[in-house]
Amino acid sequence: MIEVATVASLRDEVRALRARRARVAFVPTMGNLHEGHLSLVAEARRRADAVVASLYVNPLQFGPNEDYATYPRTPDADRAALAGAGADLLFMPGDDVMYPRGPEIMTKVEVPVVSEILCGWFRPGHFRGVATVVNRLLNLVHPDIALFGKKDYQQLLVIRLMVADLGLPIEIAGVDTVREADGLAMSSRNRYLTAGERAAAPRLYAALTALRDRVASGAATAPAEAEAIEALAAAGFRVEYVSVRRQRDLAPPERGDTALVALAAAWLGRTRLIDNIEFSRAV
Ligand SMILES: Nc1ncnc2c1ncn2[C@@H]1O[C@H](COP(=O)(O)OP(=O)(O)OP(=O)(O)O)[C@@H](O)[C@H]1O
Ligand SMILES: CC(C)(CO)[C@@H](O)C(=O)[O-]
Ligand code: BAL
Repeated sequence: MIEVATVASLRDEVRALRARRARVAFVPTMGNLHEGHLSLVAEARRRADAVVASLYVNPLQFGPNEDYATYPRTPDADRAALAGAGADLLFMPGDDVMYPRGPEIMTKVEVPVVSEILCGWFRPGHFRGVATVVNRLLNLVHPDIALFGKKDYQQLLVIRLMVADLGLPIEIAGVDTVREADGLAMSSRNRYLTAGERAAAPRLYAALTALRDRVASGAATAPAEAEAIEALAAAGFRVEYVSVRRQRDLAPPERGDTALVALAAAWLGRTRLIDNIEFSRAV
């Protein structure tokens, strides 16, 4: 695996990959890699001839009181994991390369409406930061396909809409969430959990599973959501939201909408967990 840190060397190496092989896939990450990230690389290998990964903790997507300073940074282990998973090229830019004019005054990408609901409501500016950095990364790498995890379901939708709105000639692929044996979605932030919190954490997935089962079998969404919130509060979570939405735009479902997703965000101590389950209900 080749590693680069500048735009010029990235462009040279992507050009070299393209000269040898046809299709280039891209997997952006913030590092501290786990099996979820590596499943994106494995899927990228299946869907393209060469895989570019990036590792950059993007300051623009963190709020002022969030964990930017303490976000786990493990570049040596990440390098080894990416090479082992078969990535061909790793882009590890510094802030001066990603935001040469400074993050505050660089051009921003805003995807209205979908960025303002659910996680966006609780993390103002978060999806502007994500869209801005992903747009720049896509423009620097120029992949044929870019892969994102469905664990960050709203992020995947924001990116799909951005790519469509800006007319970027890039396929966006969503990859299923990789879970621990007890159901907890893998996340770099799981390492913040204490032993007691780690034992309670799978209740988030369990609450979403129960919510899915109720709504799939015909229950109204509001009382089923309220029941999930109660169950999570009783297990020690501070719930931000639990909501059933439609998959295509994350709006509340109307009669006749069948492709749904149950999403949740909740805190256990100082750790914010998110998760979701796609499902369908009969009309
Ligand atoms: N459990 C998972 N299964 C599949 N994809 C995942 C999983 N966790 C993260 N990803 C995906 O990996 C990519 C990089 O995510 P990121 O580096 O933020 O990791 P993370 O573990 O989600 O970290 P965080 O704790 O910040 O949410 C994103 O596309 C994300 O959706
Ligand atoms: C897509 C991403 C790498 C942009 O910083 C980040 O939001 C993430 O890791 O999900
Ligand atoms: N996985 C999304 C990155 C974030 O929470 O900032």
